[in-house]
Parts: sequence; structure tokens; C-alpha cells
Amino acid sequence: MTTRTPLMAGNWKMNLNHLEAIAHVQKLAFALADKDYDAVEVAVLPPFVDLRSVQTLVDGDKLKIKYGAQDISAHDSGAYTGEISGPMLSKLKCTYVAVGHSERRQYHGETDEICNAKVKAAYRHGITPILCVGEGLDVRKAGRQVAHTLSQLDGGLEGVPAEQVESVVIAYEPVWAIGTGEVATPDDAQEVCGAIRGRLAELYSQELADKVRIQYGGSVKSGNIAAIMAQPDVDGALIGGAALDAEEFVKIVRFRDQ
Ligand SMILES: O=C(CO)COP(=O)(O)O
Repeated sequence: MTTRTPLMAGNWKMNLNHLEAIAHVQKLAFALADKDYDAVEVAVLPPFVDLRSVQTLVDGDKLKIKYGAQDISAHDSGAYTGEISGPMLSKLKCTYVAVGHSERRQYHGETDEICNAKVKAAYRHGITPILCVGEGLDVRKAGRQVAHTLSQLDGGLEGVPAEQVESVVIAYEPVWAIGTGEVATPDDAQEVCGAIRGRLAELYSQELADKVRIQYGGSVKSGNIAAIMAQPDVDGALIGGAALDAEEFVKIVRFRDQ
């Protein structure tokens, strides 16, 4: 059985300008100790305009915090007004990029095909995609959460070779649990995260599936993270609101102490 280092990633969404970003990362760096990073990988996903400031801070102070973007263009350059490309993100040394967050799917019409092109764009430029999947409330009520989420997984990874997929991060974020305070139960999280690993084993191999980190996201807080992390197929969290409070985020990183 492969040991997977949990990944705690803060998705700041459209919060914190570049000055606030510096102050926030400094707070995290001050609070986190070397031993925290031995047990957990810590990452932040700030808005695009903050990335240069975060990079300068992380590089200059040799911080162990990783960072990445919240989106990537499927295209590498050209007439795509408002888009940010893989080459731009890799030049800023982004480790991660979120792909297909439910807010992008919902408000920006991102389909599985678009997400798939973005996953491929990330890999073309050495950036690890965090592919976000998860069902809305109607699908959950109909009991179709596993089928729905696996079809987003299939669509997002279509044609991506095993040597790339083994490094992918999958974030299971049930839409009804995002920003609502309505956290999925640990069993709900395990049901779908376990099914995702099962599908990866079917599509690729058990060995590959055992390497892939699967995060849970949706109203994660210091008070519920330990129970979620106790599930065998949950390898970290994608944290929205609670990641904007440095103290709370550090407590989540230290979930073993909760
Ligand atoms: O969407 C999320 C992270 O990507 C979850 O957001 P909340 O933690 O605010 O529910």
C-alpha cells in the first residue's frame, strides 16, 4: 500500500489582493514549522494577480509552501483575451492548477471537454492539475452522485497517459457542500472518493490508483477535518472559506492534533 502525503490546498477564490496575499502567506510561513511540512503538503491557490508576489516571497524566503493558480487556458498563446496560459504559469513556477472547479463549470460554462483540454495544457507545461469533480444537490437527491462524479472524472482524464495521471490530484467537491456550511459526512466523502480510486484502478491500474491523491472539498474546517481525513481514500482537502483565515488554515494542516 502506497503512502500518500496529504495535500491541504487553500483555494482563495476571488479574495485577497496581492498585498493581502503577501501578509497572508507570511502569517502561514510564520505559524508553520518544518515538521508540519514533513507530514502534509501545504499549498495556496491565489488569484492570478497575486501569483508574482507569492512567488517572490516563497522564492526569496525559501518557503516550503507550494502555490498554484485557480484556472489555466486550454491554449498556450494567442488571441484569447483575459486568459492566462500554461507557459505563463510555469514561468511563475506554479506547482498546481485547479481545473474544472464547480464555480467555473457553473458560471463559465466549462464542460468536461474543456476541462480535459485544460488538464492536458497543465501537463504540457509541467504543472500538476487538481481536477475538481462533484455533484449538485439534485443529483445527490437522486442518488446518482457516484455515476455523475465518475463521468466527470472520465471526461477530464480522457486521453491523458498513465505517466501523467499518476501525479494528478482529484478534488471531490459536492457542490451542495461548497460555502454552505453543509459538510458531507465522512461516509459521503469516502463513498465517492473510494469510487474515484476504483475507477482509476479500472482505467489504469491499481498501482497507479494507489498513488493518486484524492481530496475532499466543501465546508472543511478545523472542527470537521480530522473525521474526514480518517477515511481511507481521502488524502487531503481543498479548502475555500476557512483558508482565508491563516490560523484556521494552520489548524486544518495540523488535523492530526484536532
Ligand atoms: O470550493 C471549495 C474549495 O475549492 C470549498 O469551499 P468552502 O470550503 O468555502 O466550502
